[in-house]
Amino acid sequence: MASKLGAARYGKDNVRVCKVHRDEKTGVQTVTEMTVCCLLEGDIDVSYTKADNSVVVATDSIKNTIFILAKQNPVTPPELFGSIIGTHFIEKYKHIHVAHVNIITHRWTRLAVDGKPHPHSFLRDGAETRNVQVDVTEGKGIEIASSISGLHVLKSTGSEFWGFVRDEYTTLPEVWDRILSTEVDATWKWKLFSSLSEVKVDTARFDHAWSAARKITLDFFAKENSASVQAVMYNMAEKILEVVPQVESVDYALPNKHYFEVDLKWHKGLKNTGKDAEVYAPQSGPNGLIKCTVTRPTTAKL
Ligand SMILES: O=c1[nH]c(=O)c2[nH]c(=O)[nH]c2[nH]1
Repeated sequence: MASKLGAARYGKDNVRVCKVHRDEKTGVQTVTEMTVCCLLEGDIDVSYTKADNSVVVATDSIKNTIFILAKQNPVTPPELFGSIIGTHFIEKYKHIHVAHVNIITHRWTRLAVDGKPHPHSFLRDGAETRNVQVDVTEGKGIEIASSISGLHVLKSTGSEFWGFVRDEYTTLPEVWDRILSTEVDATWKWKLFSSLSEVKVDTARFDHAWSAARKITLDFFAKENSASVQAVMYNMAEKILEVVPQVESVDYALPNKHYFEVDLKWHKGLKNTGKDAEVYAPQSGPNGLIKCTVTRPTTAKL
């Protein structure tokens, strides 16, 4: 035998689900739109190696299950719904041992009409999404990573970058004032949950953590006189760890979306650099990409 199956998982990706919650008393409706991916692992090798489909739960059935579970259960917070989906598959099928569920929740923010929140109209206010990766493993528990991505931010001052390595490869000037712009990708990983019931104990913690992570990210971005993307993202991550005790690590991945000054002095001596800069050229690429993982200091074992 020249080869063996090293790893295998399969399932349905891009399952688009929208659930409308209707409050009968108030008439207020709420919409949750998600894109779900659900991949399964287990004793499925023969479907790859022996063309034996008897172990295959069809990806079409996986899609059907996601819709049925969305009807029968709350779909928010996504950490809970992901845990419900994953737990279903490992409990329903003896030969399935791991379920990997990814949920992207798209924004439908309630419209304000005539100064009042509208009961059933919504606005896609930006590309930002709230995401979860939920990995449910038989005999181990539920691993949850929650994240925000696609949150575009820019500040037009309050950012510096100087003191970096200067050598024969360097052309970048040091700056004490620049535009800083990024698209936030922030992830916070929860301590392992032993079971679905442990996830259910306090589901409000997931919304609180999301609100806190979002607020911390935006507050630090705006308020800190940034020395670099690296320094500001570390401070954000540290603060999230401080306010959400059940989170064990925080990851940030921030592109540095450059806005170049445009020297226009060739045209009648127009001043448009340094303190006179007003017109900039946004760059689509290349961009910096700065990442980090921040964890809690490990306590020494006595
Ligand atoms: O905040 C920054 N970090 C860097 O590592 C870097 N490198 C660079 O060219 N500009 C910047 N800005």
